[in-house]
Amino acid sequence: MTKPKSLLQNLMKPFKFGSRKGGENEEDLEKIAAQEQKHFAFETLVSATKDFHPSNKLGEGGFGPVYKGKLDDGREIAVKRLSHSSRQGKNEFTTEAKLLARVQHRNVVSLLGYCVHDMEKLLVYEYVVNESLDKLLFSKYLHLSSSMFFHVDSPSSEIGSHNIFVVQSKSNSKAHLDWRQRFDIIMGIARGLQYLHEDSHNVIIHRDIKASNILLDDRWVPKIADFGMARLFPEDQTHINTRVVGTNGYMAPEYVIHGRLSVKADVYSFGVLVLELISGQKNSAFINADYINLLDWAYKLYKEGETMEIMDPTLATSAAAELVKTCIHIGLLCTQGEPNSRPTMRQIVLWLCKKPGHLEEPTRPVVPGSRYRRSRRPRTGTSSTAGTSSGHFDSRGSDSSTSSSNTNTVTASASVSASAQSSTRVDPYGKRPVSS
Ligand SMILES: Nc1ncnc2c1ncn2[C@@H]1O[C@H](COP(=O)(O)OP(=O)(O)OP(=O)(O)O)[C@@H](O)[C@H]1O
Repeated sequence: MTKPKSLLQNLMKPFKFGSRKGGENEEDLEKIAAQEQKHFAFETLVSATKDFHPSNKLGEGGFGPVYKGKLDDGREIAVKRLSHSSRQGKNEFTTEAKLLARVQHRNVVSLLGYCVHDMEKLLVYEYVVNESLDKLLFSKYLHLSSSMFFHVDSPSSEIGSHNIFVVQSKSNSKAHLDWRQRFDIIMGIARGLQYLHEDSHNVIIHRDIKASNILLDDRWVPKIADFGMARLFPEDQTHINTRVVGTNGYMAPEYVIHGRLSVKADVYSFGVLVLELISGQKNSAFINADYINLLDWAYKLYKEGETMEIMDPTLATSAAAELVKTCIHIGLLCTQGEPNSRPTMRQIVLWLCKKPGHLEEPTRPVVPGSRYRRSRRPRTGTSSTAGTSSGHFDSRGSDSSTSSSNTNTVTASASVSASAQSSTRVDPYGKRPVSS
């Protein structure tokens, strides 16, 4: 997307790190909407969503509900409606609008426009038909659209250009993405992140890369979504200290514990996502019989030369063993404790495009908080952190600054830098910490 320089400069201002006033945000948003002719009339969105009818509701995130809609010209849209009670959401909402206004990439969701109407604030996106990856990867049901669910007993169905199978087992069933699809999703996310980190106008750190923020279109092309917590990054700095927001199970240890944010925090989240895609297991909910978390389990099997054992058994017939091993290796390199040891997204894309000759040995992954949990907090089922849900972690071989304060995320929040500490709370339902 080419933008006049003055508009870009205008967009940059609100991203100076520091406090932002709500009034300014609203003015900015209206100004941008007007300048870019991306303004939607409230009535248009009311009509498109059938007055925000509950049957059109796609889900609900930190901002508030998201509705499916159809414009008069036939385009399908997703409308994010800022909830009135969301104080946190207001800033995130404006951040998302401004950041998405400046990026355009095949692997990043397209923002079609905005609407500010009295107290109402809405963002309008392209509707991404297969919705979010978590619904497909972790759900018991194959969710095809807001009005159509395939129950676990359904045999199989064909959608778009790919076959989707509903795999049955006694206790759990889920939609099956074959290996090629999963690999393409890994590649697409890697390309999208490379663009954000290196190839857009500014360095953008997403800060909340996770399965529910990856949308899949009709051809299973992944689109990175939810830029509410993203930050523009000053080019001349390697990291900044900031408040901690993100989702448990995906946040890098140096970020959770010290509030140190760099592009390598996204690389860590990407590594978690790669291991989730290959194993079909959700990191924050994973626990095996030996109380080993997903990342440590993958590392242990890697060291034992049994890497392929972490693979989702449903991939057995479609997997390309060498490529699966390479992806697991990359996932482990990304989740190392020392940010500088993690590869860049550019490096990762190169490895994925062309069989890497030699990949260095990963060190043991670091999972914030898991070491503490095993001895002090047995699983309760309502745990809120990656640590509380991911099992024992022996921090040997990890970054010493990390391991020394590596309790669980709630406790770790108390030891982060002052800036991070003052504004971090953890959502008791295991989603994102909410800044106060
Ligand atoms: N453009 C879109 N097309 C189709 N579905 C969408 C779109 N945007 C969001 N959704 C759906 O709406 C739901 C809510 O999305 P949203 O990004 O607000 O929250 P989330 O990512 O689920 O949670 P959180 O905000 O806590 O990270 C998601 O489950 C997603 O599947």
